[in-house]
Amino acid sequence: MGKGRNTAPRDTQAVCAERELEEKKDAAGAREGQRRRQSPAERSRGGATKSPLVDAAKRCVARMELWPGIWPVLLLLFLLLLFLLPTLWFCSPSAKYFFKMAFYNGWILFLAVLAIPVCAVRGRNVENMKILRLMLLHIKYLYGIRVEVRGAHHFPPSQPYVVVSNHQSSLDLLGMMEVLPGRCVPIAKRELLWAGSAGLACWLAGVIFIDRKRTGDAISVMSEVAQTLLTQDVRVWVFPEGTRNHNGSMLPFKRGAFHLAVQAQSCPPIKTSIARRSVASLRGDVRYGCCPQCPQKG
Ligand SMILES: CCCCCCCCCCCCCCCC(=O)SCCNC(=O)CCNC(=O)[C@H](O)C(C)(C)COP(=O)(O)OP(=O)(O)OC[C@H]1O[C@@H](n2cnc3c(N)ncnc32)[C@H](O)[C@@H]1OP(=O)(O)O
Ligand SMILES: CCCCCCCC/C=C\CCCCCCCC(=O)OC[C@@H](O)COP(=O)(O)O
Repeated sequence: MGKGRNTAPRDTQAVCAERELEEKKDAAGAREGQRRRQSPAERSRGGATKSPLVDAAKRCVARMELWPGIWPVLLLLFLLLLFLLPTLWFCSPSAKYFFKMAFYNGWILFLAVLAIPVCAVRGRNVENMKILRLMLLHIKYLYGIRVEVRGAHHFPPSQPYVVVSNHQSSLDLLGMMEVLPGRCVPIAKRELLWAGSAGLACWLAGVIFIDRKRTGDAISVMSEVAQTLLTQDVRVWVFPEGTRNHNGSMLPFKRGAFHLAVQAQSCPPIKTSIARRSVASLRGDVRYGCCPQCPQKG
């Protein structure tokens, strides 16, 4: 056999070689045709894909391959953060406060996302405040805040009244949730309505929004609230200082809460105070003192 191949005439060998060459050319042509029909991402992976999502992911990866330098930079940034955050946490009290507040707000926004569908079943309803209250109660454990409530029995279970309390920080919300009587809604600044999911959750829970810059509008909203207090089994929580005051003292009271109490033939029954250090470092004790309701009518 071997001998036969070696002794084959020259022209037969040339024909065979020519055929082989042609076959190779055809195969290469076919492969090139198939390659041209494929997308660039498919080409880079060397295979056809079934879903546009996979194609998009592949394109994305292909783009990243164009910037090979980005990975070390990202890794460096990540390591820097990993070092910087704990350093700031342990060395700078104000950074620690900032992180805690950021988490507090972020966590509330997240909880609100969970609360919204549950509250939406009832629509806008003061009963939804119970749901928000339940969902917020655990936050004090996250921050190691001990809440001590005294005199909560002074809250009548079912009559209209206005609760007034001092306001040092947005953390007052935690204390409020501890003592909030049934069917009681806070009066809040209108801006809170636009605080994403938290605003929507507040709206669903019947929080009353007032525009502090428009006294006339705020007064008319509060007059409506007074009518509601007279006709329905609800109560209202007002921060009479009208804004937060971090320095431990009290600001002069705005008059709305007291007009409201007079219009609804009720009187403010509660005084609350929050230990100052709990505001400064986001830990410590929160003490609520609930005072008896004023006996006389307006
Ligand atoms: C699981 C997911 C959770 C998600 C998340 C949940 C969070 C669920 C809890 C949210 C909790 C939020 C908590 C927010 C806490 C705040 O947003 S605090 C800020 C909002 N609150 C307030 O502003 C307090 C109420 N403000 C007032 O009452 C103010 O009096 C007003 C009505 C805004 C007006 O303020 P002002 O114009 O600056 O000043 P003021 O001197 O009080 O009044 C001006 C005049 O109007 C008269 N007036 C005032 N009110 C009345 C009235 N009702 N009738 C007749 N005359 C009146 C006054 O007598 C005064 O007249 P004069 O006596 O001088 O003649
Ligand atoms: C898509 C939009 C995203 C918006 C993100 C907004 C970030 C807000 C984040 C979380 C909201 C947490 C709700 C906490 C409620 C506490 C209410 C509070 O304490 O408000 C302060 C108000 O009493 C007095 O305000 P000022 O002292 O006058 O100022």
